Amino acid sequence: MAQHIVLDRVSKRFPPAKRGGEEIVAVDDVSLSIDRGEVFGIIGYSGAGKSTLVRLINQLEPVSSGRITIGDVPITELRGRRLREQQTGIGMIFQRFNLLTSRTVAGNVAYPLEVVGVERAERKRRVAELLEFVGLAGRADAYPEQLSGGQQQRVGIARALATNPQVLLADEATSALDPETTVEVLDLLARVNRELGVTIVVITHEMEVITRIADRVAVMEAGRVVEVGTTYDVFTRPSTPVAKRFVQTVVRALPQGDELEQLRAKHEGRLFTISFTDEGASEARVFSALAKAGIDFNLVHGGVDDIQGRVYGLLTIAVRGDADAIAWALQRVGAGVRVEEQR
Ligand SMILES: Nc1ncnc2c1ncn2[C@@H]1O[C@H](COP(=O)(O)OP(=O)(O)OP(=O)(O)O)[C@@H](O)[C@H]1O
Repeated sequence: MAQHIVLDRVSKRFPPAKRGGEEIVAVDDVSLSIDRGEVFGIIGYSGAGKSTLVRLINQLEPVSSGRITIGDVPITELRGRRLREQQTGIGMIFQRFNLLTSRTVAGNVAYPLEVVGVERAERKRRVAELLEFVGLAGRADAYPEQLSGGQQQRVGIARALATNPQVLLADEATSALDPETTVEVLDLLARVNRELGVTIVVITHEMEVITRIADRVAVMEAGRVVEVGTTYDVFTRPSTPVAKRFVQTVVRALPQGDELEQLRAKHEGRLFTISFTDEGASEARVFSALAKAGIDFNLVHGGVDDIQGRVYGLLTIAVRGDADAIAWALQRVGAGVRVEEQR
């Protein structure tokens, strides 16, 4: 895939909060390449620099150093009218929706079109088309406060798409929504990506958002990108401590501490964790291979997760047998199977 958004050694420093204090390095020497048409996730704890990073991408904030190009346009070099023209090609949606409360749904979606001088009839046509796309055709004359959170975010998405952007930036766009509404909004974003070919950058602290829609993910810590990869790779094989902590909140973790002790007390034999990716393996194949090899086991912990529609299993079993026997039994199940004893 072709590169779409390229960050080359980008930093953003803010002056110290008080005189004589330390400068704040919100984004620290970040280089990243986001492909055209992908959904790219950025995760990290509060203060890691995620919001600042997206605000640099659309140049709501100037960079302190480094360079950002979008398509072949060096957006960090532009000023004035040329910058504003490029900014209309980048839509943005927010956690708090940021709708204009005094305008109707249609008025909100029309707003960016008015700003760029699209004439009235064309505006009407475009607004109708956008509201249809986000499933709010019947609510054109409602005011934001009359809508649910999910509906308001759909208006936000329609407004962000009004000027036909190639890029959509979503800053915690589902964080104020309940789980069910989150799924609806994520499905809409996935459609925006698939049907309109828009490159989407999502910042979130909700891992489900990433496993559901992001093709790739970057992990930020203290202004730096410490890990980047396909969502599946990062979630099944996180390499940094911070990525491991995030991943554990959604992908089944190994039993640890008290939980492990309880399992040990409750079950006879030794505990082994079998992990597998979708390279030919499945829970059923693992179980049947163990049974065929005559290994007497109990599943005591774990299960199978779905990451971007792909399977990831982490099964802890209690067995009377040894690691070699288990590894031997499982060796033909698939390339992605690993066995580890929980000591
Ligand atoms: N305009 C600003 N002036 C001074 N410091 C700022 C400014 N914007 C952000 N920062 C600081 O930069 C760092 C990164 O903040 P940022 O909001 O980008 O992080 P984040 O990962 O998006 O966190 P959150 O999810 O809480 O928004 C923080 O230390 C923050 O206080």
